Amino acid sequence: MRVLSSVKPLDEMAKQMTTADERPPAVEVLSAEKVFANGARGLAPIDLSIADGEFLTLIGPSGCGKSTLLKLVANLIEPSDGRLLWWRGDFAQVGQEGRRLAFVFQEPTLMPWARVEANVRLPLEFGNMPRATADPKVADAIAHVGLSKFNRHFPRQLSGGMKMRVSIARALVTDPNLLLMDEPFGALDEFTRNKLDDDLVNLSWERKLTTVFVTHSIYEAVFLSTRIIVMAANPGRIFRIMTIDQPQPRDQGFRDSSKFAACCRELSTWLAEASLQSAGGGES
Ligand SMILES: Nc1ncnc2c1ncn2[C@@H]1O[C@H](COP(=O)(O)OP(=O)(O)OP(=O)(O)O)[C@@H](O)[C@H]1O
Repeated sequence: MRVLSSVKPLDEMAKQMTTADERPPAVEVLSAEKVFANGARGLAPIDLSIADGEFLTLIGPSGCGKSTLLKLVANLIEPSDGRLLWWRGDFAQVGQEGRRLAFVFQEPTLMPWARVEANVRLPLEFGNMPRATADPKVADAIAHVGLSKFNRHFPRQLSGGMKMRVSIARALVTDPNLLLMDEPFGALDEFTRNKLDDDLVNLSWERKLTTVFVTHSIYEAVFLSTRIIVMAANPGRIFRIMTIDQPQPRDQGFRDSSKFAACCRELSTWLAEASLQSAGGGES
């Protein structure tokens, strides 16, 4: 059984983490840390409130705990100490209307023998949704990622970018409120990545998603995010936080702006500092 070092009532803990607006945060990470079974300390205690509707990006040197933090938010792993709240409650109520979560992995992980539409339908089948209800949702999700003409194709007939679109459609079909993405475009060429970033920024805006996104790309982080968490390693921790004060949705005009260039320069400097701190193992 997991033993919490300091257990406070949920309400009391939640009140300490208020956001700028009145809506409750989508996720609160409350002094959550992760020590793995082999003794490796993946994350030092983290406190973070993820606002409803924000696009939050985690960036930092390899091994700083980006994936570990994302997996904690997805409840794929449990903290060794501390806790997390989703919509001010525990994970048991995730999945209810308005409190749905979807995860997009780095690899598209499609079923090679199944057509695009069958791949996208999969999570609804897991939920035993009747075909008559599921089919319009599947068609809508495929249309949202611009693949309607390819819904009868097999994964082997698609490019890397198209496969990733299918993976995103498979997440969208469940109508998530919280979308978690672990370096989804890392394996794609820059042109395809930019195109998918353009679509993602519109999608998350249209659907009012709360998105937590992991990347190694400074440009992608600045383009997509409302807030960027720069992490450092040894142990994994939050190093600095950058707010990108630019209206959403965004377009190429933002990429071409002096503001974009300035944010990228500053983020690059912070990442260099985070890498130095990580190598030294010092906590800031
Ligand atoms: N299952 C595990 N068992 C032991 N140690 C782990 C495990 N998963 C991660 N770690 C360690 O925890 C630390 C954080 O790992 P994590 O994968 O979260 O980092 P990351 O920032 O996502 O790295 P990358 O950018 O290379 O993907 C690393 O030192 C890693 O070796």
